[in-house]
Amino acid sequence: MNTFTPTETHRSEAGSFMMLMLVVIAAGLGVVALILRLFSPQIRKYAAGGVCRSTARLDGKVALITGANSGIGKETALDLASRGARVIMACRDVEKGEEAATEIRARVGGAKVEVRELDLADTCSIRAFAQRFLQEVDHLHILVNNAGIMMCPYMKTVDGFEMHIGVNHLGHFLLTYLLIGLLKRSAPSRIVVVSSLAHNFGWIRFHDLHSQGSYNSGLAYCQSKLANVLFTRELARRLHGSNVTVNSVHPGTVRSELMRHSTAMSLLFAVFSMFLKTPKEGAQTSVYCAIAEELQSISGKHFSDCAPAFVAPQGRNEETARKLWDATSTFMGLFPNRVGGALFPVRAGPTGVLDGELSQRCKKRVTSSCSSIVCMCLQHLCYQY
Ligand SMILES: NC(=O)C1=CN([C@@H]2O[C@H](COP(=O)(O)OP(=O)(O)OC[C@H]3O[C@@H](n4cnc5c(N)ncnc54)[C@H](OP(=O)(O)O)[C@@H]3O)[C@@H](O)[C@H]2O)C=CC1
Ligand SMILES: CC1=C(/C=C/C(C)=C/C=C/C(C)=C/C=O)C(C)(C)CCC1
Repeated sequence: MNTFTPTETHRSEAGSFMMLMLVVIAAGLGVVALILRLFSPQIRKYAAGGVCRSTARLDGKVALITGANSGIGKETALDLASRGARVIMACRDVEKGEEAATEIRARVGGAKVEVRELDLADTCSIRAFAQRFLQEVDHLHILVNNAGIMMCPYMKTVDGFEMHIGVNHLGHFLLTYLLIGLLKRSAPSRIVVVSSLAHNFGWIRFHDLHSQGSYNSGLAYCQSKLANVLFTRELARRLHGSNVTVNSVHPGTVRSELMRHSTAMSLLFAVFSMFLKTPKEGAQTSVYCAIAEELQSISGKHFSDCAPAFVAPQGRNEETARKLWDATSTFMGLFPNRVGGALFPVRAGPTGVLDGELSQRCKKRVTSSCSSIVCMCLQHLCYQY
């Protein structure tokens, strides 16, 4: 005689079904793990992406890399140093920079690497860096605008700019502006701008570039990376005929400290780490754009995996590029020479360092507290729109 009640029968059926499901899931995971293990060399090879095959030596050449104390920047520094270049590692944290330099010296015998302080979130730091650089370094053949910040909570730079656009775009714009004279005097020379595939998802919010109206950390990052692409194209146009080239790069999806501000992204990257590039693999396209012989006269293009890459329509719009250039110049206190069409706005002194009003303000801030550049920028914004 069956002693089970109908409810008990249902419960035992449900229990068996759950057990079966668990076994199926466990078996499925086991199969996936086995496949991943079996094909791990192929997966790793695919994930690694393009490799820079150039054997070019860089003896006697000078390279400057921002954010060179970690990730892609550190590996770029190591690669260029191993080719004989004198590499200046521009880092906001000198201690971290020195640790990275020590590691590079240990890995590359006779590496000529030096660390200098540069905080791209502070225009005064950028000016101080450039001033010293121009006094102490005679040539600059390779500038890699690599430093970047991603998905941080709403933060402002010292000058009051939103952090993503401030560091990733505005800071690098000012640095490039201050060093462009030296790059031209050292020609042939190259500028590499580390952008991202993320530029595809960005658009330039001219009405609220600093996300004061609304803030989304992902979109702010995408906007700044689109700004990198637009800056590259506009600078290439302005540098035409100077023998200084500029190209932008998507390094790939790379295991680095970039995700430090996003727990979700950090977890995703940890779980899928096998599919990501190592920083060394991520540095390949930057190195390629910095040295490849076949790119000698290529400028204004975008690269990924050491090959030309797709640029989103909003990254190809010349009008947006010019408008962004003008807005950036205004934020930096550099007034666009619309008539003459000069490479950069006309306010540079003989060394290329600003000798006008803004640098005076910076000097003041070193001793006291600087009056905000933002007030001036807002004035110009009101004037412009
Ligand atoms: N990792 C990836 O998957 C991708 C990265 N990229 C781009 O590659 C570049 C390098 O990133 P990655 O190596 O991955 O990330 P990391 O976080 O490892 O490196 C970023 C570097 O930028 C520096 N940095 C940040 N803020 C400033 C600042 N205010 N002044 C000076 N330096 C600063 C960091 O210094 P500190 O250590 O002191 O914070 C660090 O050295 C970035 O531009 C990023 O947008 C693009 C696409 C994908
Ligand atoms: C969906 C998905 C992934 C996520 C990719 C992401 C989220 C890439 C982000 C790139 C960034 C942030 C570029 C920076 O500029 C992995 C981890 C590859 C594993 C496979 C599935």
